[in-house]
Amino acid sequence: MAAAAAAPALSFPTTLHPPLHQHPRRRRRRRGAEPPACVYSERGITFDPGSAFYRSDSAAGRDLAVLAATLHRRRLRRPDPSAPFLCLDAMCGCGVRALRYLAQAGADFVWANDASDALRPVIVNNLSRFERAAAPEAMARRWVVSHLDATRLLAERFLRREYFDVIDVDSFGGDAAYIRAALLALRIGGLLYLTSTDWRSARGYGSRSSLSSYGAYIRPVPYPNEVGLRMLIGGAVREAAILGFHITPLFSYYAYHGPIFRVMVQLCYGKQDGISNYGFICHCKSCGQSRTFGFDELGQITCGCADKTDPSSITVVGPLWIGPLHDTTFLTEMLSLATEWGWANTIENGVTLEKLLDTMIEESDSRLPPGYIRLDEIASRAKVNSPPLGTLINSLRKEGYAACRSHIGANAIKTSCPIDACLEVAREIRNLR
Ligand SMILES: C[S@@+](CC[C@H](N)C(=O)[O-])C[C@H]1O[C@@H](n2cnc3c(N)ncnc32)[C@H](O)[C@@H]1O
Repeated sequence: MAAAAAAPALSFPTTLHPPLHQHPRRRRRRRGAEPPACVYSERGITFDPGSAFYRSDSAAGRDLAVLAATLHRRRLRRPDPSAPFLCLDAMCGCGVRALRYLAQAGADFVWANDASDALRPVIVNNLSRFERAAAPEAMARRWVVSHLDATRLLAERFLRREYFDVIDVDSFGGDAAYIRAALLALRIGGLLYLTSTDWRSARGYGSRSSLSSYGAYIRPVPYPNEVGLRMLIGGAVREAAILGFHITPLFSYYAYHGPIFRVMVQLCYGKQDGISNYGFICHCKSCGQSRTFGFDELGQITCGCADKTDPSSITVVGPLWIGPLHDTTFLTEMLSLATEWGWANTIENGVTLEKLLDTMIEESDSRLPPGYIRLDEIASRAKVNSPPLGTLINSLRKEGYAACRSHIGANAIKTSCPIDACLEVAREIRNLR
């Protein structure tokens, strides 16, 4: 795709999300007859999900991946500029991600893999239909389809020293089992897109499972979905450190449907001194304050509030990622690209990318500590009615604190303001009215 051009729109006939009673697979058909194609569309790219697991709700997560992969491709400075830009969709379902990396992110070559070989006709059909329409004269295929266990495929590519620029792992449940193999098969500087739907571990209802999968002991806190994202990043931090690298989170995205936790991390050269931004979050139920602690403070974890005497009021989770959830510069460039392509203002499956990315950019302020506070908690602790979200954020900013909405908690704020001062600001807002 040309650098400044809009994302290509294809001319396949489009039937958007047919109602269930009209779904082609539900109609009676003659034995042996080919099922009619049920064509879906994402940002102008059409495909047939066939019998694969496909959620149209996850389109925003795929939009973010395409924007990130495109930026990464544009930013690349390789010793060999002719080296192809390679993307792997390690658990591809119907191949929609592979298709979008090929069609929209400008990948030179995509590898679409799914353990289920029953999906082969669906994946091949989607990729070849695109290629025929986009470049009818092309002699060489720009994709390959395989049906291997993802770990085996990743390990094989690593052993052959064939590395990818982008690896997308979108499994059912958690991704922990694939992180190390995926990092091995990734080029240094490459992007790894991880997904987890293991909300029980992420929210602290399966502490032993989060410990065995991600090395983090997670217990319930008032901002469990942010902790889920931090646990996923923390897992990648730990695996990268074991391999002698480090990672930088480019963005973290929680979506309510599913629910789904997604993080895009970049593999960076060399081990960091110790593991920075990897530690513990301590939440005090008594005063509502959260704090972060490094490994060198283990044994000294306590809350500074008056109720120091009650150790049961403190919940400690970790080790996990305690740094910023996103990279501000990268997200700002993603938003510019979404605007350039006309994606920013359109609502797709209930998500407006501009609104989402704006909130994520605000969340990436490095002054903001982990966690968020819900307005009803502020109201109940301050013993006032809930202050309006925007007014509270503006007042906190006027006081010199970082404050913003959270893309994760709808009625919540993230702020660097200590809880006592925040309650005071909420009271002032209510008393002034
Ligand atoms: C959540 S679906 C993928 C959806 C797809 N990425 C999308 O965006 O529509 C997970 C897919 O992973 C495949 N899968 C599960 N375990 C796998 C494994 N170990 N290796 C490769 N594929 C696997 C399943 O067959 C399934 O199609």
